Amino acid sequence: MNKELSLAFIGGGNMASALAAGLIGKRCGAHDVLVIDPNQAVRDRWAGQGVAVAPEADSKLSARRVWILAVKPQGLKEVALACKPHLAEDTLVISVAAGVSSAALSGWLGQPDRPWRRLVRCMPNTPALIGAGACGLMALDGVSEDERRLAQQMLGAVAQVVWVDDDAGIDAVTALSGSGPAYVFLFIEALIQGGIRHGLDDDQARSLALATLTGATQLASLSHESLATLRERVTSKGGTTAAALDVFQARDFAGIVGEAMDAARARAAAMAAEFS
Ligand SMILES: NC(=O)C1=CN([C@@H]2O[C@H](COP(=O)(O)OP(=O)(O)OC[C@H]3O[C@@H](n4cnc5c(N)ncnc54)[C@H](O)[C@@H]3O)[C@@H](O)[C@H]2O)C=CC1
Ligand SMILES: O=C(O)[C@@H]1CCC=N1
Repeated sequence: MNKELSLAFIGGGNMASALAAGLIGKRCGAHDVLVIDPNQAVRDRWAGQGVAVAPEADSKLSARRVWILAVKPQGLKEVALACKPHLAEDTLVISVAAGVSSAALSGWLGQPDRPWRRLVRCMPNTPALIGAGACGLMALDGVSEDERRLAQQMLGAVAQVVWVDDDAGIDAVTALSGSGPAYVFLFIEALIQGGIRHGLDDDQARSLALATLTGATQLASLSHESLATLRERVTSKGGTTAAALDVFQARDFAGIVGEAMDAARARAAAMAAEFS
């Protein structure tokens, strides 16, 4: 086994699958990966890819250089306590859980007088499944430069990575890009519904809506112009776009998006209090 890249996913659901899809075959082989999950169907799916599986934490964990904790936030304390006896001195623990603070997690994994400081918090998103994710990372002070590079390379295989300084930064990333794909899917669904209401069929509306989102985001990524300039280029004076944007403006579209992000961030903070 390549110990440098050997991985354990604790929790083999959506987010573990999204991350593994970019890593297996590129950064590590299937045999370098262990998945711990109590759900038999989940284990069977992973085993079918040649990945080692186990229903609960056991001694096989200690040989894995990097652990990715990918269970629901409410189950994380129990999982951390079950995994803790198998920590090796050099285990790098990466948590993808939203709303569980690094302080809580380092306390659960460490000793009363010695919290576990070799810990990275990571906030990815589901487009990582196709190698197009966005991800925030933060590291505690027990993480070496080499380990930061390792985390960057692993997550960089499936996502654009930004580093933030603290848990507040991770909560901000959660409100923007962690939850963000759902906001975008909602917007696309609304575009499709609007298209159908105006007489397009389902396939036409879906194809036009998706191509518009893809084209606009690619243009924004590749262009040197500001987003405001790109928006103005679409908006002829007295034309159709201006009529539509007036409606968005009247309903304070930016305010609604901002309020939604405030709610996501407040929920992350409330979860951190709940799961401490
Ligand atoms: N879904 C998303 O878009 C994102 C999710 N996250 C975070 O990722 C984490 C996982 O979320 P999902 O993958 O969406 O959930 P999921 O429900 O798809 O996966 C969780 C997995 O954990 C397993 N599990 C439950 N108890 C366990 C235990 N004791 N030991 C090992 N495995 C156990 C479940 O069987 C399940 O397969 C959450 O903490 C969430 O906050 C972070 C960013 C984005
Ligand atoms: O909804 C959630 O809590 C998770 C975290 C970010 C995306 N999904």
